[in-house]
Amino acid sequence: MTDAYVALEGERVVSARARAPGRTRGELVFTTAYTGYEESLTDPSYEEQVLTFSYPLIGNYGVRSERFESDRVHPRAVVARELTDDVASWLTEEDIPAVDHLDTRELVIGIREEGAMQCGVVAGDDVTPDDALEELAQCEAMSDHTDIGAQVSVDSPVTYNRDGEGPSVALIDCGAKDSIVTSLIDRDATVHVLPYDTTEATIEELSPDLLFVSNGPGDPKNFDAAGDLVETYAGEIPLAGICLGQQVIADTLGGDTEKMTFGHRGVNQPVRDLQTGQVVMTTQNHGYTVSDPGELDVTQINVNDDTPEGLDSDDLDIKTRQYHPEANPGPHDTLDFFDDVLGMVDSKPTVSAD
Ligand SMILES: NC(=O)CC[C@H](N)C(=O)O
Repeated sequence: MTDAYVALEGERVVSARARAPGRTRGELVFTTAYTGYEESLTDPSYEEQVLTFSYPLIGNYGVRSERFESDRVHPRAVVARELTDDVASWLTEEDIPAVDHLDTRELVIGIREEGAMQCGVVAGDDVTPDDALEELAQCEAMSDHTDIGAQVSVDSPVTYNRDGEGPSVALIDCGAKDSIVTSLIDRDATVHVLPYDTTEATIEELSPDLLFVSNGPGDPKNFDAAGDLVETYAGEIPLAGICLGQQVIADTLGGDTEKMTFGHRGVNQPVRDLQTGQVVMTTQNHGYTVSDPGELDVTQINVNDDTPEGLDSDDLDIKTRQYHPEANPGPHDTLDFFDDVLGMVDSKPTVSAD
């Protein structure tokens, strides 16, 4: 058995068992999701973070690539009470350090009380507590990853379902999960997945029916190019956003965002629709929240802490969600969001060709 150490802010070091070797650092966060570890670990929103699972056993139904949400693992390291051999081998192949056999209850309570924090993780034959502290010393604050979009976005445009009968969607890829693309294709939309720093020239050329800002990692204030598109096209083209997308749209249209203490990460976050009173269970993964909705109306809130979960503007044709309506992992209660956003296009009067 090889050694592992996790160094936390305040120079505290916790010992663990190495399950995949390496040395790294990142923002320590936790998810309460008890299933869907393949989807979570391949969600680009976790870039530059170290993901702790509060559920004690991770990997009990194997690892299958058809459940992946992107082509690689995004957290910089993985922490759990017990990781199966399947997950440990996968993370070893992916070069992602992983550790287990530590008290994840204590770790999670610490994050809840003190907030998401910087950490260093080392795992392998010859690592020491000092190595973990050295990694911690080099850890940057999340907001200092100013070009994090470049790490997760496509390099050039990719079009799916070009001959689709449905609306054409320009999806600004700030680190989009594959299920967002699939949910749109399933509704026969043509989806143009565009780099996070796409400019107006590309949008003019494509002339899409809907502009959609995806989920993504880090601080929404570091996604200026997406904000510029929102500013230009709000009121001109219907707009949709998921998670980071909601944050960028609110930030741009007179609102603001702020960092939460430990965020929402899990698959049973209750959300209430303010008009119908209905509560749905949602999948979430975010550390920032909209603190001021600006020109948008708050239409849904989190039942646990009242933070905005849905923002809409009927005048500007905008619908955004802080949670992940595409699920994967998690409940399918909110898939109708995709019908609703494509419906914003259908409700527009169409100009007849003859
Ligand atoms: N899933 C996401 O899009 C996350 C958005 C943002 N990075 C946050 O942590 O709040």
